[in-house]
Amino acid sequence: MLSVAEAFTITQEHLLQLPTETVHLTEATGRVLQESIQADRDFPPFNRIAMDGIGIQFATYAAGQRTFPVLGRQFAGQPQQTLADPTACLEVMTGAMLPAGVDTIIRYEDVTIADGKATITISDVEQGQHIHRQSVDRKAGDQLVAAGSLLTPSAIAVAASVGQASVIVTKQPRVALISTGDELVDIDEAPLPYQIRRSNTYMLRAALQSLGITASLNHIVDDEAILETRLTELLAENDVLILSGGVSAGKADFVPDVLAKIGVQKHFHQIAQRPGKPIWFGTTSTNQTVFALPGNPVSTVLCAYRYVIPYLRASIGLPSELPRYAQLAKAITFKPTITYFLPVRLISLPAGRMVAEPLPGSGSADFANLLDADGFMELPADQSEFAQGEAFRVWSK
Ligand SMILES: Nc1nc2c(c(=O)[nH]1)N[C@H]1C(S)=C(S)[C@@H](COP(=O)(O)OP(=O)(O)OC[C@H]3O[C@@H](n4cnc5c(N)ncnc54)[C@H](O)[C@@H]3O)O[C@H]1N2
Ligand code: MOO
Ligand SMILES: [Mg+2]
Repeated sequence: MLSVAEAFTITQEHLLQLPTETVHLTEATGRVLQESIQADRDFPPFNRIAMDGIGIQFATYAAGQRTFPVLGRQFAGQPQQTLADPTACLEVMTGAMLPAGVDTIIRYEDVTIADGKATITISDVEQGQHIHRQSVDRKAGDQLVAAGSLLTPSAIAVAASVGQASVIVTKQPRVALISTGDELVDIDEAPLPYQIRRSNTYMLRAALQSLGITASLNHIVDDEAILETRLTELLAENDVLILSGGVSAGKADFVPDVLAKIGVQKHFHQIAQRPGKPIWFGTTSTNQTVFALPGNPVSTVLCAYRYVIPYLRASIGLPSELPRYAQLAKAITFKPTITYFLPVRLISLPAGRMVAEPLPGSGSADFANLLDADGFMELPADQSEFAQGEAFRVWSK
């Protein structure tokens, strides 16, 4: 059976090829930029006052003068003024242009102003202080944000400042979430004694929201013909189908056969892991992807964290998340030679260590157990005794 690493590699070898689209900057947060953003002007575009106070000519101060008649005020948003008399000063405001004839700013806190005169009360004035010089940050024409960058709030600020009202970004994939199973009713329905409410597709929808992807919610009963019709329809309208349930050995587990029948090429079915062993993955000749996840809710969560979300992140062009490791807070034994994804609660110790408290729960249907967990620790297949203090990778959303 395929190992976790092999299966992961196969998924990453079949990423979506997504087109680009133009979106307004207010809708672009968290998207991946597909053009380069240049500085249209210098940063800052003029010598900019950095502190509210007075502006003087340093030579006058250096010659010993400490009291300066105030000739006027230079506000932000006004054209540049001129200090006509080098022995006088102008009051200047943060964000204003540096007046001609001024080369040094003294903060209001460091002067007293009375009878139209400002007297400097500090002794360590430096020439050029509190001036944010034109172009020191970036020059006109410089690349500010490279194609392929994530549009963080800071990148949005830079794009706004150069007048980029809209940006070209990777188009989000169209994703359909599909629960399968006759036992499932929707969340606003009262289940009969042999039914349960569906939760997996709601979990998946919530998890995908963190990538800015809004996925549709769908349900299909355990009927081969209906499954075939509905999956064909959903495939025509989506880039990715994520199914839950119907992939194991039961007599109503029709999903793998139906997917093959409608032309989805299988890349794997089953991974040597617990939970989530019966996961199925395939693609179409028209660059669509199908993840069919095992129905047990803990399996669905694990498969989402370990395969589906990294797949979608990479397809959108987001950098993969930095690996996180933690040390087992207590020893664990797991005999089968498959990877065990152990639910854990993470505790960050003052010494800078991250420890993982095992929360095995009562199996892959015990999804209430995940309320207390921060993620899954990946315990390798070739080991069966895991000592307290041993470090392993942890997967979470
Ligand atoms: N003979 C075998 N039986 C099973 C095997 C096996 O290898 N041999 N594998 C087990 C494992 S591991 C898992 S995981 C499950 C996978 O089952 P399916 O993917 O076929 O899913 P279903 O049979 O449809 O349902 C399983 C379980 O999950 C509940 N479920 C399904 N969908 C939802 C949903 N949207 N929300 C909440 N709960 C859901 C469903 O009611 C079942 O209880 O198979 C084992 N069996
Ligand atoms: O894949 Mo199953 O999750 O072990 O119940
Ligand atoms: Mg089943």
